[in-house]
Amino acid sequence: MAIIEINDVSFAYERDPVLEKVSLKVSKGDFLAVLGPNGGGKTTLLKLILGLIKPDKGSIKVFGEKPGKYSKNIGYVPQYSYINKNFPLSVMESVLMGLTKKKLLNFKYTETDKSRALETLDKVDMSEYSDKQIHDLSGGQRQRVLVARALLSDPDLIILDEPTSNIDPYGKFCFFTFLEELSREKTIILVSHNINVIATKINRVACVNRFLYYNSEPVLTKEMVEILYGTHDEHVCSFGKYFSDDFTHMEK
Ligand SMILES: Nc1ncnc2c1ncn2[C@@H]1O[C@H](COP(=O)(O)OP(=O)(O)OP(=O)(O)O)[C@@H](O)[C@H]1O
Repeated sequence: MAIIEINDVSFAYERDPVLEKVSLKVSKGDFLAVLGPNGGGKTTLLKLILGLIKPDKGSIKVFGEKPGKYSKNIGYVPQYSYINKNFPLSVMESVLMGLTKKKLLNFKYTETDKSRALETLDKVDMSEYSDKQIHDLSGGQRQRVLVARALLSDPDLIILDEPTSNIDPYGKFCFFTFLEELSREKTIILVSHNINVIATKINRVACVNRFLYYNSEPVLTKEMVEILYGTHDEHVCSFGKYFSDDFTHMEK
């Protein structure tokens, strides 16, 4: 079953196209890595899928409907840097915010809400931290809490935007192992400019750099490697085109 169907989509914020002729199909059970250089259009693609912006051309269906209609069925995990570390918020409160309809400040969460939140924290191995302040956690632990928040409404699709950008190598390893387990029950889109995610058990890969290149196998195509290492003609870096010879100083 197709969870996301993007057909021939183009989008520009102003005059220059950010995405052009993009087509992508994400099926139930996929664990898709979306890679690409800075400014390549990854976040823009996410915004289109979430229905926050509309394509200039082409069509997008999410769960067979217009993007946004089934947003409750999507768990979105932002980069952890978006958390205000100075704001007093416990782990439990942070997870409860995942009950999308219950975000009003004066809303009282029920005991059922709280026990569901605790169960969800348990899934990410964080239940013993429920009373701790979010700013007292390590980067990897905080990331797990954000995943718990996204999982609380039991969505079918989880979208993670650069989830490990501030996590150390061991924390990354643990987090990716956790995602591999999660991918057995959820459809996952993992957005990153770190090509190391290819080493995890993803089963599809896409590379976005204005155009979208897709591989139904979990390996980078030659075209993707050229884009990710900045040697491709279509590279949208504003400093101009790179040539592989520029990298001759790098250790072989
Ligand atoms: N709201 C906006 N208004 C105008 N231009 C924008 C806006 N948001 C993004 N852009 C531009 O669109 C292009 C793609 O941005 P986008 O954030 O989608 O890239 P990205 O692949 O997610 O990059 P990064 O890896 O750096 O997060 C960039 O050139 C960016 O400057």
